[in-house]
Amino acid sequence: PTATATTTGNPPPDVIRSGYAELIVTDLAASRWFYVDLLGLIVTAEDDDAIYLRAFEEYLHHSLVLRRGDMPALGRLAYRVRGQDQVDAAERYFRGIGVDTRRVPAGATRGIGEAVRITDPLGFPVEFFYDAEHTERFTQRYDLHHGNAITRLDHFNVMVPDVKAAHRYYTGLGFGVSETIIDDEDNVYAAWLYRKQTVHDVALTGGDGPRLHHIAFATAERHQILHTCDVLGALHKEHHIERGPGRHGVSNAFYLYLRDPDGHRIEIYTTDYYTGDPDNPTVEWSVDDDRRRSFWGHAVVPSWYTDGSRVHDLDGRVVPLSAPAVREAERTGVIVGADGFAIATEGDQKIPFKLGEQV
Ligand SMILES: O=S(=O)(O)c1ccc(O)c(O)c1
Ligand SMILES: [Fe+2]
Repeated sequence: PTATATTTGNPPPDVIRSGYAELIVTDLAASRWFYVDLLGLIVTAEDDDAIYLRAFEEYLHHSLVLRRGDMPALGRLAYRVRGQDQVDAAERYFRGIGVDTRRVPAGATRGIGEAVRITDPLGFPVEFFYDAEHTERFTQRYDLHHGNAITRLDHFNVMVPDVKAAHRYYTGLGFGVSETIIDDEDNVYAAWLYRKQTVHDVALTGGDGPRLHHIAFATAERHQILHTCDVLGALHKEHHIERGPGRHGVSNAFYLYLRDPDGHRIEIYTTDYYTGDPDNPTVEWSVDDDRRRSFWGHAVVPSWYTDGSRVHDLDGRVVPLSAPAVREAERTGVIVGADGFAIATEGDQKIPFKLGEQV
């Protein structure tokens, strides 16, 4: 549904930002090593079934929940709204566009107050919350910062078969559009949408969906991303690095993609840009521009296009997938291959040392 306040009379909830995600993981100890020992996230609370994590700038109870389960999946994406009254607004808005809502009591998720949950029109389990337990903000606890200090959760990236429909849904929720990847046949391959004043809180990646593409955390500086790569090499755990480090075309951010022990994709991301003025222009990239995904023209490793995490509905059942009409990685001329190699051409001459094209 693409309803907006004008068609249902109920305005959308006032979303501030992406708030937290819950990932279902099959080995809590292995995940604890990845997110705490390697990435340095802070444990706010933990029990036999779940670990509640936050990053150094965050004072809410958590921005990531790892919950033990039988198969890897996205348990929930949660957006923080501007007040508890906006949780009620979410309930009215979604009921007004024919989406079932489920109100959960404070403590349904440890550290989070009363909230409203939906399976959104794209098939994703989504929660809208405001009240949350405050905890110590470790911004200046340099005695605890590692070389790769992660400052905060930055965004969700979701795989959807119909990017245009997803784009309409999120703009209907009042999200701005910072960047898109399009072609000259009116296909939209990807879009980046925001409520906080940076490039995105959610990004849409065309592909079989609903699936989670990644959860992204931000660091303050590039050297913290490079330190994570060096630590993974030193530990001989370099297989956790999937793509990058590098510079994105879209968003201009410096990035690294990791795969956690269950294969969930985690991006570490820094230095995108401000989008807070009302007339912030949308940047449109051609799908044929080899700098869109990597500003340096690096190909995109095939798994980055093909792999994603399945999602649960509100009762923990895996949501079935549907396929898109066209996949970016299958377009002719799109560069797909291991990072650093690509089918590069100078005019009509292929540059031999760029291998690329592994698909
Ligand atoms: O690879 S892209 O430049 O399209 C890109 C830009 C921003 C992101 O957060 C991302 O995951 C991917
Ligand atoms: Fe991202």
